[in-house]
Amino acid sequence: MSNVIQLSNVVKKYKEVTAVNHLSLKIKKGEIYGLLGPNGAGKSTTIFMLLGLTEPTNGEMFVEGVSPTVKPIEVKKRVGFLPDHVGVYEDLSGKENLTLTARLNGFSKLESDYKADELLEQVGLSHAKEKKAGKYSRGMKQRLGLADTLIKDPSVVIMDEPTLGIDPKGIQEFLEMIQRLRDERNITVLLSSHHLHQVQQICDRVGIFVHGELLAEGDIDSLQQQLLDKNSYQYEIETKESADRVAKLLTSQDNKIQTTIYDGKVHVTTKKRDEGELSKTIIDNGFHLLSFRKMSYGLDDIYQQYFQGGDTLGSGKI
Ligand SMILES: Nc1ncnc2c1ncn2[C@@H]1O[C@H](COP(=O)(O)OP(=O)(O)OP(=O)(O)O)[C@@H](O)[C@H]1O
Repeated sequence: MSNVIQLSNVVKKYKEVTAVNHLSLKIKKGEIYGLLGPNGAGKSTTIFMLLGLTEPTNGEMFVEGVSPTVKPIEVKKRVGFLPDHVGVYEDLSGKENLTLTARLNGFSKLESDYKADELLEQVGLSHAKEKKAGKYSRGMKQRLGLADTLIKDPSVVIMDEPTLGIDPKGIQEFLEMIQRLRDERNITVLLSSHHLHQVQQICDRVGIFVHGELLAEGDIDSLQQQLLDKNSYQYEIETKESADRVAKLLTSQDNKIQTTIYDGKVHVTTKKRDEGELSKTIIDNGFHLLSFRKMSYGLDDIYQQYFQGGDTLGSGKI
């Protein structure tokens, strides 16, 4: 698969603030890529550079082989952009909003009418197409906004926090729609968000972006592996006796072992893979082992680790 979006060593400085720091990124055709980061991480700045709205201080970037810095108009023809709050003409109906955009993009009256109906159907707004957009809910407005960006048949859609302010049901519908549109149209999607659960749900790959730097990247499994490589092996141990006593025993045997107590169980972080040795120590010291499990993690744990700089992963899934 070819890279539709490519950034090499991109730096963006605003006077003394480095908003993006040596960012390199490759996004393949048909991928949904999530740029996950807290406020101020540099997500919007990255998106604005990709749209040709601001220039990088250093480095280069391409969208379908075209540099937004050199040919911003060319890039705008291929890329649809959905901001966190879409501006719609409140006094026009959903359909009138779309036909207007289509007409402005050079489509005939007949084509505009057809396109508007087709897209309203695809984003699930056919039932409300004659209703004034001002009366739409936040979720409906975002869906209308997405239909609007699709009028020019972009090959890439960039979304900046597209679900802000939408209710949970609306978010779910919106995310499913993004996935469906990608499947149907094979578009490439770059989605920025600080909502890890949303990102986890629909993105093929996730980049964890903090202070302008990409700290880790991959699908959920490989992100998890990167963390575990760093933190070694983690186990959850439950005994009939108090977790505290087991924790004390294990750390007295090996001072490199770290333990935390969570929900009455001991979570052990160790540099070596040694299920056998650990359980033997516990049993040999007279404890009754009820369960012994290797832990694995979801994106929420990974996010906590990177964003909050936690030393241990306290709430790993098993
Ligand atoms: N025009 C600007 N002038 C000066 N500093 C800016 C400008 N735009 C952004 N910044 C700074 O660059 C950094 C990255 O901001 P950016 O808006 O890209 O982050 P973000 O991840 O999109 O966060 P948010 O979700 O809050 O928008 C921040 O420290 C911000 O204050």
